[in-house]
Amino acid sequence: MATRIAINGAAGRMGQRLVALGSEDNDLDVVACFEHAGHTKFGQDAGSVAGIGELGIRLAEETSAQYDAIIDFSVPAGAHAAVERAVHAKAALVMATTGLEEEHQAKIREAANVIPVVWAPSMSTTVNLTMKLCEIAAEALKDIPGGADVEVLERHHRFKEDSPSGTALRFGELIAYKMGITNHVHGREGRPGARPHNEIAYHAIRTGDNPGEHTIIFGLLGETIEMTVRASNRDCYASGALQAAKFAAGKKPGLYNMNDVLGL
Ligand SMILES: NC(=O)c1ccc[n+]([C@@H]2O[C@H](COP(=O)([O-])OP(=O)(O)OC[C@H]3O[C@@H](n4cnc5c(N)ncnc54)[C@H](O)[C@@H]3O)[C@@H](O)[C@H]2O)c1
Ligand SMILES: O=C(O)C1=N[C@H](C(=O)O)CCC1
Repeated sequence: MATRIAINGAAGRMGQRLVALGSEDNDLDVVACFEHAGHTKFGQDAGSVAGIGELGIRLAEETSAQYDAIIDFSVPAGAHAAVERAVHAKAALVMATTGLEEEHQAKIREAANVIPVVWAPSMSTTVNLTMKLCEIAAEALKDIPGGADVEVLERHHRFKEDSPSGTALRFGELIAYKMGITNHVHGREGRPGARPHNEIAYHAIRTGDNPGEHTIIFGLLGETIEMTVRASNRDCYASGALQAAKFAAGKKPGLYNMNDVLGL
């Protein structure tokens, strides 16, 4: 039986790709497309907005349809609404929205006590694999003589509202844990002096229509490792989220990540 999914933020850049790819997946049934009532296309057919032709589902705030999972690619306020919708519907939640305040994050963790939640700043297979590779590098370099300087560069489209990316922050969190680093720095200016060892720095580039690119640098004396992972469109995230919805539907309550979904 197909997994019935609701999409929260369905008219957005990601939401439109979820509508398109979800509609062509025989193992999925898109049954609800939620949007903010103030969106210029609110009330329109979600399929038409996504450019795939009429789906027979309108962009709305409510639905009478039953769904097994709700996928959220919206904004912090929308994520809050998605958590409430998922708990009320006793549906699985796939949380992809980034830039969440601590109160929103706490609400997601609380919801995971009663519903299955897949929560990841990137649903991309290659990004999550690169995170694993960076953890291996961090473990290997944590005590290297002369030290390893870790810098995280991220590059996204001009419309992105949060900075740095949730993915960059997650890369830093994973690496810092492995290397015992406690100081996280965002950009540099003035005369900060020589770079201390106990530091990970983040640099956010916002330019054009870049769908997402991360470079993690391990800088040693005399040699450097750089790992770059880049998306050429948004479908890597959408397909990962749809896979997460299939994984989570029917699971026992708990907090899952993309390593669970991808078997990494
Ligand atoms: N985890 C991942 O793999 C991944 C990948 C891409 C983007 N993202 C994140 O997803 C989020 C959305 O990215 P985007 O580029 O699609 O943004 P977007 O601005 O194009 O889309 C967000 C949509 O959410 C809608 N929205 C706002 N409030 C809402 C509410 N209360 N209920 C329902 N919908 C509401 C907006 O109207 C808009 O259509 C961002 O936080 C981004 O960082 C995550
Ligand atoms: O387009 C965006 O916004 C993206 N945000 C994610 C993040 O903040 O980590 C990564 C994928 C693209």
